[in-house]
Amino acid sequence: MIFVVNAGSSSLKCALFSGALERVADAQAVEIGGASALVADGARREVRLADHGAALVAVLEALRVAPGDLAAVAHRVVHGGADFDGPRVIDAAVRARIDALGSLAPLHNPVALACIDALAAIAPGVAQVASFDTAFHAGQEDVVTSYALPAAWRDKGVRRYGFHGLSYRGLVEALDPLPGRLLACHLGNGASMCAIRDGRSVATSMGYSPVSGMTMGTRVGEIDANAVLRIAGEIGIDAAGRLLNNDSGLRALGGTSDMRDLPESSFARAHFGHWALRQAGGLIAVLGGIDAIAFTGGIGENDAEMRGRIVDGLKWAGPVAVHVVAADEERQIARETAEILGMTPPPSPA
Ligand SMILES: Nc1ncnc2c1ncn2[C@@H]1O[C@H](COP(=O)(O)OP(=O)(O)O)[C@@H](O)[C@H]1O
Ligand SMILES: CC(=O)OP(=O)(O)O
Ligand SMILES: [Mg+2]
Repeated sequence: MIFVVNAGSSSLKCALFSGALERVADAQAVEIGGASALVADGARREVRLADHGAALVAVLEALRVAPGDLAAVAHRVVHGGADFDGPRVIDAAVRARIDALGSLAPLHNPVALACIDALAAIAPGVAQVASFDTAFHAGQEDVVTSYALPAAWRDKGVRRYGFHGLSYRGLVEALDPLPGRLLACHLGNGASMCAIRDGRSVATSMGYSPVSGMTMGTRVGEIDANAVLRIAGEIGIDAAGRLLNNDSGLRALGGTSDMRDLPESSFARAHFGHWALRQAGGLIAVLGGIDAIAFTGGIGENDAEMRGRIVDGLKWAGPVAVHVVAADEERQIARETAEILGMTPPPSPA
């Protein structure tokens, strides 16, 4: 069996997949560090989970995972930098690279690394694989990925990368027939949009890190660089990082990071909707129009009001098909792991 670990900013979504890539069991820890709970066997239990380490222990217990049953452990790693255009077996060098990229995705890479180390101790000798959110965007053109910075800084990797690639790749696999020009919207606690042409990412709203682009649950999204400098100048770099990543977005505008708790008339909802359209407009221009919009993620799948705002606001782009697809990052991760380890799963159904 393949044990998949999807370490999100506030959640830990784990699943067991058979060799045939069937989801055998899953368990999730949510709101880690806050009003935390464990969701397993169809039931939700309030349990105190102070950090992702405690959450992993609780999830392993709930799933009754025996290390001896595991053929592989597969991780979602949000930031792969420019180094990884596909999944990698985790060895010392790959682990070091994920560690080095920690400051670029502070809500994500460090917890993924903690899970990698914890599982190396729990299941020594079991192969571990990393699947990267950045990899799907690796084929974008230089003009799309470059910031207009001096070459010395561009050469140091200060550029746009893009994220939610595992979700987007899964979505591309799920849509049949695949629309030629697709605006894909992953709207969850982290939110982004991606322009996909014939199954390939051509542009996306997030950039150097998952803090940019759309208004998010706790992340600021679009902001002027000089405003960031002013904030960092006044309160220091570390505090500014926490402000922009953890204490901004819907939380700052509406007092909660959870879209479910925001009234239809709230400023936070209006802000999210407005900036969704601003991002969408640019991506649609890159595609030269769209054939379909696809929504996924917690907000994209469940919030018909927000989907309606976005679809209505894009009427000018012409009549398009609207798809709602359940995000299944875990299955995509399991599939990539089976492929790289040569576990030869059967071809996916047409
Ligand atoms: N029924 C719902 N209606 C509106 N928004 C929802 C609903 N369920 C979840 N959400 C939103 O989705 C978010 C979680 O999305 P998810 O994709 O699971 O997040 P993560 O980025 O942690 O993977 C919540 O914070 C909330 O804003
Ligand atoms: C990349 C990212 O923003 O991930 P999440 O939505 O899980 O926080
Ligand atoms: Mg997510």
